[in-house]
Amino acid sequence: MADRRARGDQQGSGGDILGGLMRAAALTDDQVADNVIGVLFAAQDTTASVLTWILKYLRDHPKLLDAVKAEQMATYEANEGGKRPLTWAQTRGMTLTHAVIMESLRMASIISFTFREAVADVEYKGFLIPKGWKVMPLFRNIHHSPEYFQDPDKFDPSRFKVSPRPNTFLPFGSGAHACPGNELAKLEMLVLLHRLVTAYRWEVVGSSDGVEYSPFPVPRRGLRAKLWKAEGDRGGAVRGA
Ligand code: HEM
Repeated sequence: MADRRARGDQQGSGGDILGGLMRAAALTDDQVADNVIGVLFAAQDTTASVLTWILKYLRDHPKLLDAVKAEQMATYEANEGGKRPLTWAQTRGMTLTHAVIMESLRMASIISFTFREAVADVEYKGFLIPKGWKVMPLFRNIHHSPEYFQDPDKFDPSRFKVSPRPNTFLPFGSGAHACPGNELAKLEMLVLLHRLVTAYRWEVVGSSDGVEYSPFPVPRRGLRAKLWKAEGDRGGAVRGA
């Protein structure tokens, strides 16, 4: 434990997460490892799965892809062909690309549920939820309910021109344990999509039908695709997005 704290002190000046965890006296090494793996898993596989779906949805809707490209090319040209970096304000102005991300989060609902435990007896609409019982909101079912989303199985980013009703769009959960990476994840996806559609082309290799779980849902075989630089320069096949 003393060694671990010394290592944490060497690495951690101030606020880094790993240093903070390593210095936390109440955590064992296994718990530190568990937390690190937990955050990597929560942050990386989730975002990668959503991005994979976005590439599939854009590939399946060529006109939409053209419109996203046009939106991103306008920013790219404003930045002198990508010579200047993207600004925060520019990412806020990517209205269509943002709507594509939101609709992909709804359609794919890669985290399909969460759970909460009742810490006291709760009565809700005439039902008693006894203390200690778990409650599971099923995000995917809510996101695909025609009661909240018209024609729910249609990929239609324009539905996000109007904000969904409260508590009907929950890709990042809700309440005290809602995803703290929500805004970071959306920003990462905007930046990656900007780079991808302005500098690369891609082609899906073989069928993209079906779903596999690894453990988050992705198109079968991880959406095999060929990517190449927009100005010629063909690249090799890659797996996933
Ligand atoms: C598209 C990407 C992501 C999706 C769809 C997603 C979704 C979720 C969902 C549904 C939850 C559970 C919320 C609840 O129970 O109410 C959650 C929790 C969490 N997420 Fe994310 N997430 C994403 C990206 C990230 C990123 C980038 C990070 C960190 C940088 C992150 C860190 C976490 C953490 C630490 C929790 C646990 C929060 C807690 O229990 O208090 N996530 N996420």
